[in-house]
Amino acid sequence: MGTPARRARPVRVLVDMDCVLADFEAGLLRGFLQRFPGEPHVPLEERRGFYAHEQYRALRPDLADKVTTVFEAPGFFLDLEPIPGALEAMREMSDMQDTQVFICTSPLMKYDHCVAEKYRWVEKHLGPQFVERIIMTRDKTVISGDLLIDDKEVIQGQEETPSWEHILFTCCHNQHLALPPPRRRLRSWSDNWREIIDSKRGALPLDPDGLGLPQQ
Ligand SMILES: O=c1ccn([C@@H]2O[C@H](COP(=O)(O)O)[C@@H](O)[C@H]2O)c(=O)[nH]1
Ligand SMILES: [Mg+2]
Repeated sequence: MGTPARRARPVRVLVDMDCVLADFEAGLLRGFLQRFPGEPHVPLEERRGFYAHEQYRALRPDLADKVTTVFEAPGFFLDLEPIPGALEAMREMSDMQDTQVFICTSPLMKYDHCVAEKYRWVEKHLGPQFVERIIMTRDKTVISGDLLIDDKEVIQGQEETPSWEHILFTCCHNQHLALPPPRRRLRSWSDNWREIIDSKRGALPLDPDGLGLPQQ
């Protein structure tokens, strides 16, 4: 009898919500134009930098508070449109063998509406099985995973060496950035997310309690 074959542990993928699953930027601009018609705004193709309110502040100082009232308002997070292809990708990913999918999202500090609405958004668009997969944290570095798909260009926190590789999801505010190698991008949900997940399979240590694959 030979040594029993061992199975590698699943790849764990953490998927951000705002600008990756839910179209925060389009919702913010739509809400701003509705609420403050006639005020100057930042078209999506001119967005630069993660925090929209900082760019609005640079446009005119009082606009920072105005744009903030838009994403703090009730209904803002619940009414966001899904990013094209995101829901289909999440369903396919969670059905993939040896793959664990979690939604990893940061709540606003003013969390009154945001937290419950993020849960409701996931239930509405992805169903209750994905609600079980929500991780809400202000510090993603302490969450363990192999991949974090996220539109924020720099993700920092208490853990200096997070376990995941950050895949930058392209969004209007980060599309102009040149990533230093070996950093990787996912340009949209039509891009090669399956290959990125597969690239992590060979690199995984074997599960120490791995079940022997059935002997031939
Ligand atoms: O201008 C902005 C844009 C976004 N936010 C908030 O930041 C987090 C982003 O969450 P991720 O999980 O990193 O996508 C979210 O709470 C946004 O509402 C902001 O405060 N200002
Ligand atoms: Mg995001």
